[in-house]
Amino acid sequence: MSRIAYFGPQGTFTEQAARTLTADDELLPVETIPAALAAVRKGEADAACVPVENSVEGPVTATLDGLAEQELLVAVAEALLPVHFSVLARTDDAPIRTVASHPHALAQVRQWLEVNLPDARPVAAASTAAAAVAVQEGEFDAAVTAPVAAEHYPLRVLATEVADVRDARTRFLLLRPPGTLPEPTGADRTAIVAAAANRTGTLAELLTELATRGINLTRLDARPTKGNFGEYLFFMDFEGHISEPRIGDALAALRRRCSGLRFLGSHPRADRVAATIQTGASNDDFTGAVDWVAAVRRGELA
Ligand SMILES: O=C(O)C(=O)C[C@]1(C(=O)O)C=C[C@@H](O)C=C1
Repeated sequence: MSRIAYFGPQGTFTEQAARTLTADDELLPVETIPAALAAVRKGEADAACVPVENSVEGPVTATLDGLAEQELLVAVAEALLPVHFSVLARTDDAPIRTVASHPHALAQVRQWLEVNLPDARPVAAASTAAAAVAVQEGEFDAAVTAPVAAEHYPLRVLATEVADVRDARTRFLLLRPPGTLPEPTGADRTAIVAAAANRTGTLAELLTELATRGINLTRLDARPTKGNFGEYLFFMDFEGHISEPRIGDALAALRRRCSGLRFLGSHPRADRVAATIQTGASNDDFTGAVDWVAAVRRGELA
């Protein structure tokens, strides 16, 4: 049985994601994303489950920053959860003057709050479930939470199915120390973070290495290096698996061009969308071309 640290406490969306990604594993709630990653790095957990990307509010920067620094962690699986919220309050009839939640959650219900709780001040909490705990303890009046939080905390449900954007989704990663990679499935995602020289055209050059090999980018985020002002790390997700010749070829090219390159994992996509392969960019095309060069070198082909 593995121990999986997840961004808790109990009742977060991340707990729901961890349950879909693990079987009989022991789930360990921790208060922050850095703490979940640290638990794996310190050997207190075998894997960590954390959010990485939301379809409305974009990247979860604590996860990106945590993956770029310290010991390498590699994503081995992902989950994609639909995100709509419940609004919970204490059972007394106190007026709702403050409403707490994770900043990503507040951003996804801004319009709903303006219409339904116009006098309530939004307050950032460590997570949606941490907001529920704070309401229970009397610190805030209401919390915007995952629906499952209502089962964990004895609070009054003011509203359900709350979301400014229908069909919003959050993607979560299961991260482990480097080891055996998941097998390729034909519907995989590879993630890297690249450091490149601060000069004209650098990012365009990196993207061109992917584009010329027909590799479809699924996410691009920039985060400051936190060193020199104006210098960035580029997080790229793209279709495919490192075991495929076309992906290996692209990664080798990026490795040559970047001053630093971290491989952050190749794993099956939660939505099972197969990679788009352009003419001339299939794995057979890549291996066939390498074989042809080898034959020419041996003097077997003109
Ligand atoms: O606070 C939680 O419940 C989380 O799992 C975090 C998180 C996020 O980081 O985006 C996950 C999904 C929702 O979009 C809101 C919050």
